[in-house]
Amino acid sequence: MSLYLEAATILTAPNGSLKSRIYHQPVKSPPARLYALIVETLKHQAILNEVIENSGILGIEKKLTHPLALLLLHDHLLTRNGIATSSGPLKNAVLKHKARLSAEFTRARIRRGLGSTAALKEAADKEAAAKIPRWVRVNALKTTLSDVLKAGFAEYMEVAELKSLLDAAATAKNARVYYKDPIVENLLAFPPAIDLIAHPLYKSGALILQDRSSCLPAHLLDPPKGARTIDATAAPGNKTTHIAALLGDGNGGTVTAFEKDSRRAEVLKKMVSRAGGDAVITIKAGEDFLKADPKSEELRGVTHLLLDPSCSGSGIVSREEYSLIPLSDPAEKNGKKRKRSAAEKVKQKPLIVEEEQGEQEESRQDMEKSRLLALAEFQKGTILHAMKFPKARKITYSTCSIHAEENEDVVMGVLASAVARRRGWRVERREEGTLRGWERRGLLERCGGDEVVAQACVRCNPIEDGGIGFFVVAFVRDGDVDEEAEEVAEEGSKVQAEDNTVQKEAEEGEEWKGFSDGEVDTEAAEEKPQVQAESGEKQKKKKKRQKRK
Ligand SMILES: C[S@@+](CC[C@H](N)C(=O)[O-])C[C@H]1O[C@@H](n2cnc3c(N)ncnc32)[C@H](O)[C@@H]1O
Repeated sequence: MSLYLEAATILTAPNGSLKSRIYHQPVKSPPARLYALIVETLKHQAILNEVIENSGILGIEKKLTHPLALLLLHDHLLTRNGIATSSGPLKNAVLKHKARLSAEFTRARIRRGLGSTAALKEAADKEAAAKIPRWVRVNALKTTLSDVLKAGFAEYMEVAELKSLLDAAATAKNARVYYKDPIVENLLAFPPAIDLIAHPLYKSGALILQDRSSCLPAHLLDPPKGARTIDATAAPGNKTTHIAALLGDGNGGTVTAFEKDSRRAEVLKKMVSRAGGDAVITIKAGEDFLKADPKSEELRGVTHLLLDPSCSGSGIVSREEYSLIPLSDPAEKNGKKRKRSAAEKVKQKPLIVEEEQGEQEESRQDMEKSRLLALAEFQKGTILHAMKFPKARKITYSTCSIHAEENEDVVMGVLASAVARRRGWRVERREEGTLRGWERRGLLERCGGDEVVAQACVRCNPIEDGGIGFFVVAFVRDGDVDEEAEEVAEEGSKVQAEDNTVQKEAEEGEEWKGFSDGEVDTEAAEEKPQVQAESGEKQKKKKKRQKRK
């Protein structure tokens, strides 16, 4: 596959950051070449889209798709060496229209008031630098916001709007300005180009480089001082140390941080130590949260859980990445709308059109779909497990995914589950939570039209909302769990499951009425029923249950 075909496939892949799409899967072209080609093309896509639309090249050259045309035109119009193959049908499809393309490109450049291609590149670089601010969380375990501003940024000026910060950065890359986030406490934004890695405050753990959206889960969890909390999927530990900072040191609050991957747990340990969180955070390195016993002596007192499980990462964008912007209708834009054949309309779609690639695309999409569903199952399982903690009052669930399958669909699945309904878990309503001022909310159509659920879900769009794409929601529970009743109920379900196996027909359709809402503990019932004589203990419990009835 040529460099351009491979780049076009990567460009249209729906999931993960560009880096992960290139570096974490086998590619034929040199990865660094692919990365540079895609990043540079996307940086210039606005002007390239104008050239594509105004020249009408997609309507004439059937081999070209929107992403392919972007990539080829980038190299043809903006690089010294031009398209990087000696010949071939794709290159010819562009070179045939050399004069027209060049004229449209010059017109588009002049419309922008830019005298040369060099000036155009400089302007695009400035714009790129100004897209995503550098978010910095001041670590309350080590310092205070006012001390950080005094010690590290005395000559910086506060701006009232995030837009003002980005505007200042677009004018002067290293503008000395900062913005205080109005929602998340201790969160600052600096110009995108600021380099804080060597800053003494970063080295000492006083500053943590953390995207704004990544700060939303701990902020929404809002644990009271002294709370016992769990971070179920913790590494590298941004949210773990954020919870610890909210709890404060010396108030009796704790964070138990699970990290299944031992290698990642090492990173977590370093991060926790540097942030000064050792006294508050207990790390369960290499331990699976799903196997943690909610009723164990150590964990039964946990009231708040933060769940940020593995996801597709489809919301992740890095500072130098952009998404592909679809073309507007070229004919309409020019005011010379003409009738296109059905075949031509298909060709206009910004997807790979060559037959073989079309098939590859389909099977890749199928794989993506099943990967998403498998992830969603795992994510839902994590929440259901968290809901089993007897004293749990609040759970936040978050992903850095923009896919509804991993977000609203998971929330709806959880709310419909037996454990959520039996224990009275519901979403925390928008007006109850600490993120009520955040405007972007869940997708109503994926919440079954339920306004309360959609409004409870918080979404961040990549770049547009100042950082990566993100999703977060909180589940809360009002009442206490009657553990004794629940134990009896669980036991009842198991007994029922056993009875079902032995006397399947006789008991078919019978419901366990041990819960006030008539819910069956399907999870307990799903545990493999053992067909064996009831133990003396079980018989005792069964009698106890019958007496209660
Ligand atoms: C999205 S990352 C968490 C990022 C982290 N919350 C932060 O803000 O720095 C998910 C992490 O969960 C871990 N993980 C996945 N399944 C797990 C499980 N069953 N138990 C514990 N950790 C798990 C993964 O190894 C990964 O490190």
